[in-house]
Amino acid sequence: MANQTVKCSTPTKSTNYSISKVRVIVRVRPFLFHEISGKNDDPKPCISVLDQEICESSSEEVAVYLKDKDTSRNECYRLDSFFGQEDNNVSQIFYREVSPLISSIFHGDNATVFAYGATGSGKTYTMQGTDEDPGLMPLAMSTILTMSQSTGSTAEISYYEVYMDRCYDLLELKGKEITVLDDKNGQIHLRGLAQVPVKSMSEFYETFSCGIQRRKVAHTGLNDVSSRSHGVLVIAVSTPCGDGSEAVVTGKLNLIDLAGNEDNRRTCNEGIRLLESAKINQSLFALSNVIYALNNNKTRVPYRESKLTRILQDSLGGTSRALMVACLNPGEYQESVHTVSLAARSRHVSNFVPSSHKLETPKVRIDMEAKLLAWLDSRGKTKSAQRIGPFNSPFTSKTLGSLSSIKKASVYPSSVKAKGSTNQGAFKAKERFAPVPFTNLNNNEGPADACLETGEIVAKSKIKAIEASADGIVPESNTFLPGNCQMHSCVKKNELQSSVRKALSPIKTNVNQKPFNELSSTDQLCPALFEPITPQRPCNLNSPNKSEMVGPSLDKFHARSSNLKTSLIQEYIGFLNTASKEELLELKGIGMKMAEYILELRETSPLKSLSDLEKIGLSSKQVYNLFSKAARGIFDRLEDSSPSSSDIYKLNK
Ligand SMILES: Nc1ncnc2c1ncn2[C@@H]1O[C@H](COP(=O)(O)OP(=O)(O)OP(=O)(O)O)[C@@H](O)[C@H]1O
Repeated sequence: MANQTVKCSTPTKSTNYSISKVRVIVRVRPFLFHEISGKNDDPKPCISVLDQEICESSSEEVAVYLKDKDTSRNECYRLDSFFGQEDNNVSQIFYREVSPLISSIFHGDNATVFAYGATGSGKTYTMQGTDEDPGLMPLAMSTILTMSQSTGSTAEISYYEVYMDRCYDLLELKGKEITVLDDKNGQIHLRGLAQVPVKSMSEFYETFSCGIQRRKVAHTGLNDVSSRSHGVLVIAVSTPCGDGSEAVVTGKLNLIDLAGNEDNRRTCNEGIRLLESAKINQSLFALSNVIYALNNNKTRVPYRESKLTRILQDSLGGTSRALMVACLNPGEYQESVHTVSLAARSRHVSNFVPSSHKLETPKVRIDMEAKLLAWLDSRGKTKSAQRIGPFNSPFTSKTLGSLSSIKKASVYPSSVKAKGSTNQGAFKAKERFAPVPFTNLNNNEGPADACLETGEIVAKSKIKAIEASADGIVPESNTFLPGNCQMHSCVKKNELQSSVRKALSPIKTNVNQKPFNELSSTDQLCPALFEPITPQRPCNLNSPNKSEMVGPSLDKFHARSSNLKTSLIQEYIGFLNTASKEELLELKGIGMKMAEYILELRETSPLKSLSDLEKIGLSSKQVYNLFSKAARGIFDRLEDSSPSSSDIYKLNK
């Protein structure tokens, strides 16, 4: 690296930091050689900035537009500034965004600059740069050294990393982690952290490059360039008060190369990498929460939610100013959306969505309970044998648009048209199932289920009912149930409603807790939801193949289970997007903190898939476990509500 003071082009316009406490800007790196080579046309970046007039509300912000070239998906977010792929955008960022922070350091204030983004998006390049294109760290150091000459200030640097929520010195090797202490004035002290005086850029480079090397080797291995820790360079400046005394004021500038956020669906992370990744995502979300709280004047700023935010407590908020640089890879749409949405969330300027994309983003609160009741009621109204219901089962619906259609088709009037709803599955199911009277089960004649014990019959019939639900098939109650069994099934229907409602929308309603004889006549008359479905074909008692004796093949079962799972995931996401905090808390696996995270996350960026929960710092495995717990809750309740064999015996007597 060069030894002389770094020089850059003259700034065009500098930023007024009084507008917001943490500015959030975007920096798009250029395409790299290997990303262009071998391609006929120059690749087009998936990120652009919209014309300024679109952001009518304020000339101080820009609309950042992201478009996926492979699909027609697009998103748009408002942020404070945008730096495109042009050469030298790092020095532009420095002069417009960082240098206004530096003068305050000489007056004893603190400031922080973060580079945030996915792995490979250019964070390290932005902060460290190269010999030819110095990054924000050397540019800041150089400016501070230059200014110190006229103010008589002295500068010291520290360099540490936060890895897996622990702090380690990178300038001096120590056996243990650095302890974080805060004094009664709210100042943070890192006990034992080395502070190295720096008088020239050569001293800076010499000291700093050792630290860089240590960080690189510590957790990534020499062949792996991805940063697994947050690297923090602190430049502390002590300036004489100028009153003739020896008193000095000290301010510090934190320059942070954050670890890359990772989408664990797309990585092969496992073991320690997965754990690291979860910790990284968690701390980035905590940081975003702090910035959000500061920018929105919240009374409580959650500094203590991660080691990094705790350390930065005296440099974020109060009189401190900060800048978040969201770094983007121009060829990665999904990754960029993830980064920009979290950055926009921190800034708390809501995402605005072009009309073409509106269906994918839930805009209104969906009444889950009403939706489920509507679905159950629709089923109840179906009378004819093996008839295909005039609605799409919510367990097969794929989009919120199609969920609206359920309301329309059942009891809730709606002007929203069903998108892509189809009864194809139901037709297929109809072909597969031949009606066989339920009474055969009790007579031990004919159907496959007759070979089973009553308890097994009920359990199996439940599975089949769910399978049939997934295909949209509605069995005719009279065909399958003896008369008095209908009454029982009516209770079962209400119990099921209760189970599903409790699992997904834990608002308690009285009707579900009433005994059967206290139910309204409408409730009592409702047909069975849970009556057994007619088996696929009559049981061949002599068949050596047991699977033939028990109905649909394992493959079909798996296929339908998979449909059911997809639908449940959609229901679950819809619920997370709309439930109140209290409702969320009643879901298995969700505690107070997570409920709050979910509420904050969905405020600016509603969940579209389970993996969006990774934005709150969960690993993909944790997300899946969370969903599984909620799903299991449903089946536990179904189990509780299944009739015992003695119930069936009594009912049939
Ligand atoms: N402005 C730029 N000009 C040229 N190359 C760039 C520029 N910005 C980034 N790059 C290159 O892009 C690649 C990825 O950048 P970098 O290593 O900074 O990413 P990162 O976000 O720090 O990744 P990680 O989180 O994995 O550490 C590097 O090869 C870097 O040299």
